[in-house]
Amino acid sequence: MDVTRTKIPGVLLFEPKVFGDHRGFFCETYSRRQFAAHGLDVDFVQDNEAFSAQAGVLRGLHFQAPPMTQAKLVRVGRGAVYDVVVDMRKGSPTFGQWQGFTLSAANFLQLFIPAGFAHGYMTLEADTQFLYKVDQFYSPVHDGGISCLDPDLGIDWPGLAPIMSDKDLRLPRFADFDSPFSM
Ligand SMILES: Cc1cn([C@H]2C[C@H](O)[C@@H](COP(=O)(O)OP(=O)(O)O[C@H]3O[C@@H](C)C(=O)[C@@H](O)[C@H]3O)O2)c(=O)[nH]c1=O
Repeated sequence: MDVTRTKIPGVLLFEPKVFGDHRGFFCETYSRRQFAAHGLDVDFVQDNEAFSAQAGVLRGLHFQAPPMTQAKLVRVGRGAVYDVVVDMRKGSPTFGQWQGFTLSAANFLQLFIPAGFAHGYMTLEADTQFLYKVDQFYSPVHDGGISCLDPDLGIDWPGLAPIMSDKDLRLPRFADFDSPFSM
């Protein structure tokens, strides 16, 4: 498992070792030992799967507020996404900045997103399966978000017509939201 730091401190890109042979392939998709080797002590408690039927499905930007914050380990099982994190941690040198990553079934990349980030993604292909682990249970009352389309954030989404939930269309802009996260 190769691990790369990103421009945002705390966000890590994991590249599992893939063993291909005439049957197909094998890879470890999560290893507590690998996490520990990189100083990560995360107790994942829930696995999630989201299926998007079309390219252009845009989900996010979501987080859970304290005390129910969630770290996430996200990946794609089928298809591809453009995955985006926004640093919501007050006091962080990268507060308010975003970074995007292409995650796909073909490249096997996984993104580790600590608590304190808003997260979202746009599907690049139809029939995309998005898989992720979280270290806190779902809590609807702590469920929060900011708008994917906030012009102040200026996220450079792929040029597909966005298909969004009504909930996500109503999310506030970053500047109108008092972040509950700090470093
Ligand atoms: C996230 C979640 C949703 N649900 C329910 C609530 C709702 O009725 C239904 C769909 O929820 P949503 O519309 O929020 O699903 P979705 O937009 O896919 O939400 C996800 O988006 C990505 C970007 C993330 O980062 C995730 O943390 C999560 O917020 O599923 C759960 O039961 N457990 C969960 O953990």
